[in-house]
Amino acid sequence: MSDDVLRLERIGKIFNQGTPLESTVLHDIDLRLGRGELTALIGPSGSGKSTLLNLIGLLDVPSAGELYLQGQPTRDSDDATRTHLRNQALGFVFQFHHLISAFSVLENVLMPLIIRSGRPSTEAIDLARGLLREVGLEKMADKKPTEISGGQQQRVAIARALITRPPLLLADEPTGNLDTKTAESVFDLFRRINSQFGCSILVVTHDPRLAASCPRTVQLVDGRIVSDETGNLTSA
Ligand SMILES: Nc1ncnc2c1ncn2[C@@H]1O[C@H](COP(=O)(O)OP(=O)(O)OP(=O)(O)O)[C@@H](O)[C@H]1O
Repeated sequence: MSDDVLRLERIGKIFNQGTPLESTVLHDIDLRLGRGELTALIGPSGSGKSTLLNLIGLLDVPSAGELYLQGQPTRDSDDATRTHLRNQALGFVFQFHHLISAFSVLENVLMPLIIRSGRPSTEAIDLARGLLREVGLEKMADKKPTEISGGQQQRVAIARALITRPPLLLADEPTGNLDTKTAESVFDLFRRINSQFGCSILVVTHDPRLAASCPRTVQLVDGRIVSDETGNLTSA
């Protein structure tokens, strides 16, 4: 049994199949992500990055190929199985982090556990506080999202994504609306989380500098992987 957290085999995605608007957006994608890997996914606008991330996040179904999450094939699984796998194996961080403004920072971090099992346990609250400490926001626990900066909000979203201890964290343009310095600090946080928690992270970014700071970079062009490089750490 392999130690890959994710394995894609000849994944294809066709939108509007069988209609005059049919378009093939992903072709024969083969990709493996090992446990604890930090990988940047880059490529021009329209190259298929979000489409691929949606498939990996089990938010959409491939038109061809098979996608294994934690060794489990997913293509033909039913909705309940996909939801269970998604909740158990994946964490999500998006550019727009959708924090709930009526709730405190701490409550937002706890939200995935509240949705899963209702009122959070003392252990869950301790875990959330610990994660807020990790992302440098221990003192902000009782504030509302509107009372903290954009970079801090993104850190809350990262803590929220980690509360279920997912083996794979998916991030789609998580620094897209942040200034350069804040974006770098969010990437620093990904690197630290990656080494500390050992979760695999796949992050879509348009920023080549940020991508170059990841140990592995996969590049998509026109729906195909055109390069997959490891060990490309720069001192930038
Ligand atoms: N639901 C859909 N129906 C039809 N075409 C789609 C759909 N979603 C995406 N596409 C098309 O698929 C292609 C890839 O889009 P995608 O959003 O995956 O690219 P991207 O690399 O994430 O781009 P960006 O960097 O601009 O976000 C585009 O041509 C897009 O128009």
